[in-house]
Amino acid sequence: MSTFPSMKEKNHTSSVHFSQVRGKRDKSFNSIFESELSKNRIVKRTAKHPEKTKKLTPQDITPILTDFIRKPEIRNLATERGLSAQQLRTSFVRFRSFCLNVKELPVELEIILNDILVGAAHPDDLFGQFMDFAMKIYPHLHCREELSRICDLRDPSAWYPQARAIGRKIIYHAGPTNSGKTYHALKKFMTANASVYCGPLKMLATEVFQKMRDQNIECDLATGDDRIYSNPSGERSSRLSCTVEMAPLQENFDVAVIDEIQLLQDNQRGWAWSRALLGISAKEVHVCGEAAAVPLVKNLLATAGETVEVQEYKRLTGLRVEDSALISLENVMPGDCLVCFSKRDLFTVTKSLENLGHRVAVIYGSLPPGAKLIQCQKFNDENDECNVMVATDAIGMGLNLNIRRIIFVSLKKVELNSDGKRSFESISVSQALQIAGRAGRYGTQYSEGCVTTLNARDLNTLKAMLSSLPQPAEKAGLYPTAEQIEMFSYHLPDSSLQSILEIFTDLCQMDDSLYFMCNIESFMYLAEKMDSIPLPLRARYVFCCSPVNIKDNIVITTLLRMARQFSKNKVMDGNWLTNQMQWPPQVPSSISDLAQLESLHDVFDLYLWLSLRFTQQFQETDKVRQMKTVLDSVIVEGLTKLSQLMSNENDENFASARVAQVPRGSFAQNLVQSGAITPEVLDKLKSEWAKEQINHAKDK
Ligand SMILES: Nc1ncnc2c1ncn2[C@@H]1O[C@H](COP(=O)(O)OP(=O)(O)OP(=O)(O)O)[C@@H](O)[C@H]1O
Ligand SMILES: [Mg+2]
Repeated sequence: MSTFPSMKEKNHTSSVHFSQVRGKRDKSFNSIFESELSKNRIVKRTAKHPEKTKKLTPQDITPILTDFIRKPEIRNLATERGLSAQQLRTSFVRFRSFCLNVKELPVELEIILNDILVGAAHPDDLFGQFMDFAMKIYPHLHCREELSRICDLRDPSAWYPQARAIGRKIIYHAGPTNSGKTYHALKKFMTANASVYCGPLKMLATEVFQKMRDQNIECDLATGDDRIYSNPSGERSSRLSCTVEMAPLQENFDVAVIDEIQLLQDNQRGWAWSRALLGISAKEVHVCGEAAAVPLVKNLLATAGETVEVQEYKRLTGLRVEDSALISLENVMPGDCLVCFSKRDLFTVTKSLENLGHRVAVIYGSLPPGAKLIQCQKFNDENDECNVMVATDAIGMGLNLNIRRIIFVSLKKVELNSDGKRSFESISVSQALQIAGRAGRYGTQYSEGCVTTLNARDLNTLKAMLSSLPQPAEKAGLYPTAEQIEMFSYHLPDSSLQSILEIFTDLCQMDDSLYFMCNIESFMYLAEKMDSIPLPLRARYVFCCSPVNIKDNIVITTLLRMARQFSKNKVMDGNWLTNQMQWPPQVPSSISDLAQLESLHDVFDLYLWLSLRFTQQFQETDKVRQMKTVLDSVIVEGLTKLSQLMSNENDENFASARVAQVPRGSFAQNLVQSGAITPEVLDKLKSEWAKEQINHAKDK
């Protein structure tokens, strides 16, 4: 588990004053300690004769401290007192620096050092002083047991007594994509008296909500930034479609559906599935997902004394891997969906297809849901000219699209390593299966789905992937709750939220065979950014949980402004919001303009997300929703002329901030190295450039 040493250092360096901590020594512990280590030793404490102390030089102190820290007994005792190896190192470095640099050593410390120097005491006798110092850096050591109890995450099933009291029946709909899992679970959802659907995406929650509306079945919608009641009076109806993070655990249902359950192993969001799975209060819980997650779900629920009934499904339509790769974009046909793993590949392929005369629908992760929906509708509409789609893996989950053939432009995805470098990694079997599963959806015009790759060299790899089973799900994600953080803060009133979370993740205990702690990087980043804004803890926690992309400067800057306004108890209305941005939006004329509009959209989503949590300060939700609709249409207009946007894009911006302007050959290599485009797309571009040059020569 990470100990976030660098942040710890930054937080605490300046606040340590040795003289302040002398009074807080743990006498009983030290007396035991001293009696242990002082056995068989004559201690002639200079303390009785303070006049005998001499002014100590660094040459006197350094060997004593070196002796002290080298001793295994010291390390063992520090561990017993709760210091991790990293904390011990940090504490010692600072203790040493303090002893060597302070103008005047505290009297007691000076006496002990003097005693050690003259052989009247042992280096071990420094332990008490050292621990006092360490405890000032790591205040949680004072109340370690209490804190350990709060962050004991070994039995999450016990956190939900309401769900435990029901005696739930759990049905797992297991099977490959397009096998009718969600369909069957939704049938139960529709016919139950009170039910909830928990989906992985806003789009899927909205699709279910819309389906119910179309059939005149009462249903509400709850996503992170939206709440729609089907009852005009604003009263809750007995049916709710929501994103999994919004699953209401305090309500009782007859039926709950938790879709795409295998995502409980997701690094960022897995906690939301774990929470819903263990905590939803429903007589019948229908979970849908890959068969690979069945053993984990069974093991998790066994800790709650619950058993799982598994219903297995088979694909409803055939899925055939073609014998040859597409080779050239000229071979693209209606009903094809080209899947890329970067936005830049997506734009490059789209431009090439538009140049070939295709009308293209595009879907990628950061595209606002409204715009995504319009792109899906255009593509699904048999009468629309747009019959080719280019998408990132954002289409990989549960969506029903009229796709005949999936073409993988590449099988590699850019991953950010822990050292911040980018590298190309193969996509997982599960991702390949999910994406391929979008072809030939049951109920569409295509009774069979086809899959292939753009490049011949990828085809065998794809075949191997699609004939494998996804890796079994190993562990489910967990995340500290607001209540746990609040209780921590009660014990550590002077600590920043960041430190509280560091200590929490450091101390928390969980069953490692079933659970892992979800990534808290985004939370920590925001906590650091908000450190200087005076906010109550609960509000600070909420702001830090905001679903924002921490790499998006526009969104982060606005979030901080919002937090500052909030801290001054100021209301933020639509005008305030538009003053923070360029409004009204202009139709984009380059890819960077388009990206800016997407950021504005995220800002609106952020406002609406906060409005559900702080109703007083964020009141103008209707106005913001209207502005979002305006923005959606401007973004969609931009998408219709992607090729033009790409042509207008400054190469430097488009490639990456890190790529300097260089001649074409090395520029292309740089694009690949920086992860801007994949080698596969570079190959295609090269052959296109070659063709262009031949044509150009012919024209001449
Ligand atoms: N028995 C059925 N009758 C009519 N339509 C069905 C039936 N079963 C499934 N479908 C339709 O087939 C499509 C695929 O089904 P569904 O979405 O339930 O698959 P899934 O197994 O959940 O796939 P994924 O893993 O991709 O989420 C949907 O449009 C669904 O409405
Ligand atoms: Mg499904």
